[in-house]
Amino acid sequence: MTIHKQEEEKLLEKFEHIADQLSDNGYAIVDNFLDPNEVHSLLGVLTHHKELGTFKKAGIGTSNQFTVDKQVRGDYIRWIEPTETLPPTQAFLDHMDEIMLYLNRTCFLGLKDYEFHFTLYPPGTVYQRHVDQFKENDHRRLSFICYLNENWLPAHGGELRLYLPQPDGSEKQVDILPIAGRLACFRADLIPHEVLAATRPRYSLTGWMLDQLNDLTFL
Ligand SMILES: O=C(O)CCC(=O)C(=O)O
Ligand SMILES: [Fe+2]
Repeated sequence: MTIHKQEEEKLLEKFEHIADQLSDNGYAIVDNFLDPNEVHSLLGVLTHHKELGTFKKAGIGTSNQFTVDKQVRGDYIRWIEPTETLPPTQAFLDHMDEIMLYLNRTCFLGLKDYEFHFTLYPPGTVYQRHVDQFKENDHRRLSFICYLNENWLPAHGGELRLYLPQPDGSEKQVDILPIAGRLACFRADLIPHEVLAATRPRYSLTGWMLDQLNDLTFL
């Protein structure tokens, strides 16, 4: 088998894993979703945006109900403009295109577009328990978070905590460390979650697969 073919098969395995886990459990975790080189170059882009001062304090809600509350959400974000991406960001978006097509073929989710931002949580900041789908705009179907934290240890904290609804009405907690290359993906309408405080700055790419074209979501 050629190296190219082997890589394609590995990618397909990852996609299958995401589709199976999503339909069985409503969430999927994939380690080494990004390889160390991809993580490193995306971190370079993140640092570049940070140095240009284009990260903004994240708010809560859609544009017409936008509030900034440090207690609820302490992260800073930089939205990706698909028309002006640097090569590592474009490679990442190409990956997302492939996953979107795959999930539409296998899970019939009717995904049409996505939106992503670079994210930075300063040490000690959190994002309190929430669901990602907005009440007044329900086009976010799946949440995707790719972590960019090299040499992250359990002692650094910063877990993503999912609250999984159980058939008996209770909730099961799952804690996910934000280690480099890991992808966390879950149903944006169903799964409450929170980000716990970390002792180090916590970096990621965060985004959503939408069932409508992004520039139409103001409708
Ligand atoms: O960074 C994470 O682990 C989750 C982020 C999140 O919940 C969000 O941005 O809506
Ligand atoms: Fe969230």
